Amino acid sequence: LNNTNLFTVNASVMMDVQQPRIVVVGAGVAGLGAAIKLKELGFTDVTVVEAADTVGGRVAKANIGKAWVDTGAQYIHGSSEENLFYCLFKKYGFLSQIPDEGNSVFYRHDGRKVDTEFAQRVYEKGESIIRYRGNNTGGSLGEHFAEKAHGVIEASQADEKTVVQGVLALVGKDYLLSIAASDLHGVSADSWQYYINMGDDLNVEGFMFQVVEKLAENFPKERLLLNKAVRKIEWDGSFPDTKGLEYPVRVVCEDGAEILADHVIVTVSLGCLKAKAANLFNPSLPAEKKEVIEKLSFGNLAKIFLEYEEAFWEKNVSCISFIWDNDSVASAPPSQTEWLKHLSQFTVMKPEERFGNILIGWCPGDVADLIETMAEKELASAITEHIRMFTGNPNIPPPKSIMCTQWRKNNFMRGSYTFLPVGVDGKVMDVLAEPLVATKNPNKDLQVLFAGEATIKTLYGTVQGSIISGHREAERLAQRYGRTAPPAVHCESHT
Ligand SMILES: Cc1cc2nc3c(=O)[nH]c(=O)nc-3n(C[C@H](O)[C@H](O)[C@H](O)COP(=O)(O)OP(=O)(O)OC[C@H]3O[C@@H](n4cnc5c(N)ncnc54)[C@H](O)[C@@H]3O)c2cc1C
Repeated sequence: LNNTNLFTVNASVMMDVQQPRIVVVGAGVAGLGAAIKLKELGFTDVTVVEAADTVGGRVAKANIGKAWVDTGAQYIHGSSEENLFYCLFKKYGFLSQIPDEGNSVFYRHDGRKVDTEFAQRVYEKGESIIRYRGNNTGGSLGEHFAEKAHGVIEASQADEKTVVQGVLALVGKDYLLSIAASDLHGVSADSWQYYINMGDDLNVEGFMFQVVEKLAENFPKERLLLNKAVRKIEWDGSFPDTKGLEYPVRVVCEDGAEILADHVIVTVSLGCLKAKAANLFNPSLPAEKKEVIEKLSFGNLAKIFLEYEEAFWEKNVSCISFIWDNDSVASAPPSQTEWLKHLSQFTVMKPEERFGNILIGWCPGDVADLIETMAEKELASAITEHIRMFTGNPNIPPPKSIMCTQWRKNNFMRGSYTFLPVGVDGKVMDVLAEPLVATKNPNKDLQVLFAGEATIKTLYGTVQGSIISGHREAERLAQRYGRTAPPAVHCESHT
């Protein structure tokens, strides 16, 4: 061998060692984040396997009226340069297209409008109480909010008490929307103790799916296998390929395809893990991981899109809220007949030139589950009566079209996002994020890794949490193979 040949041989041996075969299960934000980061880190043998016929997962779109709308995530939680998603919006040039927020209007159930300034003042007071970061209190957010809200109601003037109570109840309901839960009494008061607050929310309706589609362009299409559901992940094994090479992991798909791998990054939702983990993994998951999957809650959020021929709201209005008298401030779950009590917020899709006249009605938890089972006609007529009653306008026509999301029914989501029930510490998400430990061949480590919104206690339930969790697992593998990535610290360095 001359020197050149020696170099070639060594280089090819290096390639084998340095190029492990990696499979990413799921092409949601976490899966795409992991796959793109792996590519950036120089891993070339990466395949993404996705059950749906499109990328994005819980960032999804549907066509209603004149435009495509976001049926999943639509807010950047924390609009600052610390937030990777905010940076993506900036990079792809969408930020400048986001319209300004308009005004809110508040109606009582007898059709009277509440003075907006007054309602907003009470609302902000309620928000400051509910945005509470308990540390190891072990209590419920419902208890905390009910107690503090009671103080505010007591301190208000006698003739204002009813409305103050109604507005505070609305704050509780709106908060349930952000948690996707049914009852604040079931939510941990310590939910946000590890959470990173990156700033105010920004409504990016109609752009979130576009950003994720752009993001997906950074990964080769031929390595992204759509319509390919994974049925089984066999790990801690030794599976030979046709060339006799041994792999520790075998990913078996519903269509019978088998993909051998050194590492698999699992990004399926907590809802899917709850429903399917027992059959998905062989050997099965360790007891502590199973326990965490059971303990964490996976909520639901329904978005009901209502398209109207003409707007019945004023041009500058962006949110219409309904206030009930004598409503309970921490909102126990309503009975089947009272579900409309939880349909108290409608946001207006803006601008009208782009979307037409569309409202989004929002429902959390059990009510969202119930709504998913209702026929569109039944839903449209109940909502029309509801809106007529609150606005005091019996002439509001039914919507010309209606569409309701179906996140709980979706076999590959099983709900919307994770929340912490009372008594569960966010640290359990670290356990969910732990890679599985191989026993038969400890040299073949990091066989099964986990990413996704439920694996990140500092940003769960968000798109930025998902992408960061994907990066985290890509970087875990990079470290294993002695590769380093420059730290991304500001917008310009995020991709
Ligand atoms: C209605 C709604 C509103 C939301 N609003 C916001 C918001 O405003 N702001 C925000 O930041 N976040 C919001 N979220 C949360 C956010 O969308 C999620 O946190 C995030 O998109 C989750 O990404 P992920 O990659 O972790 O999981 P997913 O998006 O669930 O990705 C997992 C992927 O795995 C695939 N999969 C599942 N099982 C299999 C299988 N067996 N084989 C192959 N593939 C499989 C799924 O099809 C999916 O594409 C919202 C979510 C919903 C549902």
